[in-house]
Amino acid sequence: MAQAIQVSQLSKTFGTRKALKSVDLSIQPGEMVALIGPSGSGKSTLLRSLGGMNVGDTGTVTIGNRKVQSNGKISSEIRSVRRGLGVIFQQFNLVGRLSLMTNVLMGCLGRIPGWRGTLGFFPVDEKEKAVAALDRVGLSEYGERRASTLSGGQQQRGAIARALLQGANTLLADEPIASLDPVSARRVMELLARLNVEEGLTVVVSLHQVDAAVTFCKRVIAMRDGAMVYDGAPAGLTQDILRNIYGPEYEDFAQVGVSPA
Ligand SMILES: Nc1ncnc2c1ncn2[C@@H]1O[C@H](COP(=O)(O)OP(=O)(O)OP(=O)(O)O)[C@@H](O)[C@H]1O
Repeated sequence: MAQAIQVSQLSKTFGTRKALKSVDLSIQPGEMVALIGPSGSGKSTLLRSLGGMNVGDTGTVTIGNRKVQSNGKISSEIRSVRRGLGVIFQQFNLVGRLSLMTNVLMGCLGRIPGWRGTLGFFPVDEKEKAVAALDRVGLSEYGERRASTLSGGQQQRGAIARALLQGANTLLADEPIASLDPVSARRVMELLARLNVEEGLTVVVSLHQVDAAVTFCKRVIAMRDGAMVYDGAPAGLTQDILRNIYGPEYEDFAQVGVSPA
């Protein structure tokens, strides 16, 4: 079977700063992988590179059996790759002035003529799927609400519902819980974990919270200075390894409070 995600020798330099140094990475379909590491270690650059939102200087990224980028060029297959990719950011995931339902329905824009979506004419079967997706993320009651009136956690779950409607089989989540209170953060992580287990979605999530990575992901990859310095089970993240990743004051970085209740 093709790997869900394959990264070979990916490097990226911003000015004089090496954000990624010859990163090699394979992720199998159905894995849930956390990317951890201190600020500036390259987590976002790597995650964005997976979706082709960042172009490396050298190296390749492949998703399924399609190229995302190769040696500094985005592939011509990127549009079809993106149809299978749901991307969740820390903020700004939804269009605030539109209803949550319309935001979720935007997930089907790749399947229907653009003018229909632009004018709000979504097919009935897509509306039914959107209702089901909102139910799946626990937001059935909120479909008519303007997105801007929802809490941060609800907006994140709305963005996940949009990815479900899109039919994404891979979710890339860049610090999705960084702006959330502990309870909302836990809900979002539980949802990602549930979709991973129950629907087989491949999930790659960058996190500042080590304990969220350890609690919800079976595989943790740690970055430091643009290189992968740990790749394995959470149980292998000893205090020494964490100190090596985050430096002597790592306890200050390892925020707590998103473990299951
Ligand atoms: N667009 C950019 N222009 C210039 N430098 C950048 C850019 N994006 C990232 N960098 C630099 O590349 C390095 C890696 O940044 P990146 O955002 O990937 O780290 P990160 O681990 O995600 O950090 P954080 O946890 O703070 O988001 C940093 O030194 C950062 O300043």
